[in-house]
Amino acid sequence: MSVAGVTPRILRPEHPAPRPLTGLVEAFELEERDDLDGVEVTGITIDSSDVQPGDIFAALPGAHRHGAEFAAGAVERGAVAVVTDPAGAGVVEADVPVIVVDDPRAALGEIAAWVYRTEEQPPKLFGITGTNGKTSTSFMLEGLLADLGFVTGLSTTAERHVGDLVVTSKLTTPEASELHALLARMREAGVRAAVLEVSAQALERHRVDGVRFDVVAFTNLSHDHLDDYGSMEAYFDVKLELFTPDRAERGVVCVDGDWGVRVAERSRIPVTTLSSDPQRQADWHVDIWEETPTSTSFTLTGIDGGAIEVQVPFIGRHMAVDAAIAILMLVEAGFELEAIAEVIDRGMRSTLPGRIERVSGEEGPAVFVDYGHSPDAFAQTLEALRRVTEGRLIMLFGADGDRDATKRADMGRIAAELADAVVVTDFNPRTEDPAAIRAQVLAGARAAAGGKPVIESSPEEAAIRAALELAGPGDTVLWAGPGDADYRDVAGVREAFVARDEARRALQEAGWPVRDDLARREQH
Ligand SMILES: CC(=O)N[C@H]1[C@@H](OP(=O)(O)OP(=O)(O)OC[C@H]2O[C@@H](n3ccc(=O)[nH]c3=O)[C@H](O)[C@@H]2O)O[C@H](CO)[C@@H](O)[C@@H]1O[C@H](C)C(=O)N[C@@H](C)C(=O)N[C@H](CCC(=O)O)C(=O)O
Ligand SMILES: Nc1ncnc2c1ncn2[C@@H]1O[C@H](COP(=O)(O)OP(=O)(O)OP(=O)(O)O)[C@@H](O)[C@H]1O
Repeated sequence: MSVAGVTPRILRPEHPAPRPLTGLVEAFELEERDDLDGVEVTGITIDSSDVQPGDIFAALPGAHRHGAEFAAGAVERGAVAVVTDPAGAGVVEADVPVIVVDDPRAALGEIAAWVYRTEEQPPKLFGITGTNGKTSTSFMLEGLLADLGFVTGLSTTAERHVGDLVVTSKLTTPEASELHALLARMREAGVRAAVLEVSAQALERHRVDGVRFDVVAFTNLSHDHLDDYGSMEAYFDVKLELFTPDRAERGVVCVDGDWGVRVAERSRIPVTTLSSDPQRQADWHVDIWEETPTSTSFTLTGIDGGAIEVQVPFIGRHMAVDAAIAILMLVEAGFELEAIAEVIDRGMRSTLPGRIERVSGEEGPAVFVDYGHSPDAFAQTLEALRRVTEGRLIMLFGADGDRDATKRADMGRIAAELADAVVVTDFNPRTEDPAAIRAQVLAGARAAAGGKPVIESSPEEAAIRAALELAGPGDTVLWAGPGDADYRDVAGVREAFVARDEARRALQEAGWPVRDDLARREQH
């Protein structure tokens, strides 16, 4: 089933300048150019359903299928050439030139950069990696860049921005063909500074190849994605790759955790470090002096004496750290601290879709929807909310299916340890049995609950109502997982579902006011 509004849009340049395919073959010393004469290329994609006339269709081997199976369909849609590997070449049935490379995924970034000429007039590029905080840091950095006068671009798990244009994202980091198309679109729109989230999968799967960042940052590393990497060590190694001269000029590293210390030690580019722990050695320290239900204030002090006072319009130490990382990325990019302080004094932008986002009104229980879906994200958010909650803290969440199952019991444990009551529900079960996922989470929660209520409730519509039944004025309900997502994936099918809308409905049914100024995501 396909649901209107759920399918994300892919942004491409509106006026791509054609390039002769012979030029590609020459540039990359690929193969004979005889039958390529006269073929003009205006785009490239790895997805047959995304092909536009004039595209190269890059037919990649995948986990399930070989893209070459879809080459005929791609050509029907207007693809003028196919790039594939030797296995794919044997499968492609299409009357267009076929260019064979050993590892087309590894070549995709450079080829896409050539097609879209993204090396010409690139924006100042900022890249952010880490388990948690990439989206939050990216939005804060984009906001500061815009306040500093730049037309900005953004690529995150939640949204991609080209100036004022906003579309929802599919992957955290787009595939290389899509990323270079996005950068080309940004160039057309006059974007002079762009912030990109860089996932571990992106580094491992060549999605940011052909891109060199001016400044990169590392937020933190904690338990997630072990289904992909097997061990924290392997997960770390993939992230570290961003801190190499081919990928970036310089970096900012949060050394609050030991993984950050290791990034700083092993980085092959110059890095600046920061910490919110006074005991840790770092170039900059974050000293938090006020936490309110709507903001966090801190001083960022450098060992050379520089200092800046910041009020972040978000709750929690983790948000202060994310803001500090964004500020230091600007410093590393050459901005004066005074200029940054000036825009911060005018008030930081408060757009952060689905990250610790309050949906409730002034009275009644406070209800927040958050994107956190790992044990450390839960811990950070619960600790932050505890500090601004007078009454009880109620945690509603589920663990996602077809993703790292080893974190589920730990998510349950952290929730039961740090909240006063826990409601376990579903969260994108995908192809797994939701009841079996809940049982794994519940086992962790019940083992740690020590008499606190632990309730199982499915589906999410019932669960948010069950959580609200436990809550009154002065209490806080945290619904972690869905964040700003506009769908849920049940039995491998995406259906429209917006948690914050459901939470608002449940609040209203219970007779409580809702916040009515929630930012609506604009689809252009
Ligand atoms: C594990 C993984 O990364 N899988 C990605 C991979 O899928 P796959 O190898 O299974 O592809 P496949 O279905 O076998 O198809 C093979 C090829 O045929 C093409 N094809 C397929 C069908 C068709 O009709 N036409 C067509 O052209 C596909 O585009 C693909 O190139 O290639 C697909 C096309 O780009 C991706 O959408 C897909 O990401 C999936 C959706 C995914 O969920 N990835 C996650 C793990 C991910 O990358 N997450 C990170 C970070 C998340 C975080 O930080 O929390 C991210 O950056 O998003
Ligand atoms: N610096 C931080 N340290 C730990 N947890 C954080 C930090 N910043 C945010 N979080 C938590 O992690 C959740 C996810 O935040 P965010 O979306 O910014 O991270 P992300 O790295 O983009 O996640 P993903 O890779 O899944 O897209 C937040 O909702 C919050 O619960």
